[in-house]
Amino acid sequence: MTEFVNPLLALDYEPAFERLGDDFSDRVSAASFPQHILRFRNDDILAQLGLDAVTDEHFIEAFGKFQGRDPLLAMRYHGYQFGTYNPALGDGRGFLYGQVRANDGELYDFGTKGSGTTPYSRGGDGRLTLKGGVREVLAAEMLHRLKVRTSRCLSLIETGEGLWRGDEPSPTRSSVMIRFSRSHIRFGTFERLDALNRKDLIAILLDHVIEIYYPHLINERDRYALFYAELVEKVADLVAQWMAAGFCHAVLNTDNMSITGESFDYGPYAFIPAYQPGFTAAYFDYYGRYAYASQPEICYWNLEMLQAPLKRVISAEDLKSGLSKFVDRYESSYRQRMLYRLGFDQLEQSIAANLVYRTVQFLQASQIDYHDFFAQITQQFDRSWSEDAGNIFSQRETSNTELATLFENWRQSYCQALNTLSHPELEAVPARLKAYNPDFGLVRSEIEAVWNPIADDDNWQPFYDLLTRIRH
Ligand SMILES: Nc1ncnc2c1ncn2[C@@H]1O[C@H](COP(=O)(O)OP(=O)(O)OP(=O)(O)O)[C@@H](O)[C@H]1O
Ligand SMILES: [Mg+2]
Repeated sequence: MTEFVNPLLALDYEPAFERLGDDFSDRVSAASFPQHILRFRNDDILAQLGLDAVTDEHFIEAFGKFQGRDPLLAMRYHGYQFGTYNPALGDGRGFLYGQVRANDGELYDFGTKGSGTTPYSRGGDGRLTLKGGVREVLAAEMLHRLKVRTSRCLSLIETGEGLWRGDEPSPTRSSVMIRFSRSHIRFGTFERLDALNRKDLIAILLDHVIEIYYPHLINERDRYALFYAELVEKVADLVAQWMAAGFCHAVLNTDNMSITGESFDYGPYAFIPAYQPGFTAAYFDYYGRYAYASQPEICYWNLEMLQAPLKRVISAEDLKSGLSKFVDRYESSYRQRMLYRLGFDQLEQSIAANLVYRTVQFLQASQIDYHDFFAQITQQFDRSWSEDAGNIFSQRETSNTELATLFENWRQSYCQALNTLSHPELEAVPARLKAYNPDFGLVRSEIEAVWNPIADDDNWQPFYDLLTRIRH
């Protein structure tokens, strides 16, 4: 057995997905790059893996030069992209690097992005732009800060190539990323097996998913149906988390939906500047299919499409009943998330519904900065707000009477809600506000403001400062 001195290579990798065999992936090799500069390492994740004393050189050896790991598996999948079925997908610029158990006892994937071509590259270069990598690092860290269930980046290494892209001034710099995620098994992994008419493989994959990610269901007679019902709930929770976070994923194709209900793949995403239901993030989303407020219905549709492969092993009735829980689950989950952002844990149902309704109504009508609204509540909150609505943002003035009315309605509701809290509950509000509300939003201008110094002067300080601000 090889003895590794690199702690990243010495981890106890478990061949869980590999054990499924050749029907699910292809062995590939990584590209060799002209340069390796570590731009980001996630020490938070090292701690979750029980690792310390990992040097930058260890990162480069493992996650830039890809020394000492085998096999590297390009995962096979299909998917619905913008509503159209595409069988020509699969890991075209990434692979499953390995799977490891973290301190919480759960199995996680190390997946790559930008690591070279595979049989699924379709003429693409298999690469990730540095800007794309920087954007994914930031999105994941911010979503994590907002308590959204998300993958995170473990490392980002600049690789010294010039890439040609239609949406970036080219040639543009290249990078390779390692993603730390619960699983890279996608809805599209099942869809591919359906297209191939392989009921046997659907059952094998489902058993695997349940064994690893839904182990509490293993001994249930109707575990397949229970898995789907639980996935529906997880996806409803996830989309509620995005909506409350003001996040627009932008490419909710079924190949970007994880069977664990975790959020991942941050390409052309954007955080909304203000509450706009029709806000779209991807310039190529001409019809607004993946607009901010369409995300719940799109996730519902994606779950519905997943019924096609699952129908081979789960009754139509069970699938229908599983999906029927989506809307109620989404609504209660969204309300709960908004309550957290407003500083509450629990409120009487009608008071909660009214407060969330008036909050959204005011945010939409005023078009004030969505993220700053919550940051301001966090910064200015005072216990006297529960005594008199007039104390809430008492400095705010507006000449627009309609807006003044909506603001007045909102603060009356907020005051009323605060009023229902016991003394200790009220004392807990500031800490909860702090926990759920970062002091700024990761809107496009913030990202460009850290990207420009990198592009112009190779100055990474603003990027590192932004990461510190996100974690604050
Ligand atoms: N530069 C590229 N070269 C080769 N294939 C690519 C490239 N960019 C995207 N693809 C492939 O196009 C499809 C859709 O890409 P998408 O951007 O959703 O995924 P991705 O970002 O590459 O990976 P992930 O979903 O793991 O984040 C995938 O099959 C992906 O592998
Ligand atoms: Mg993708």
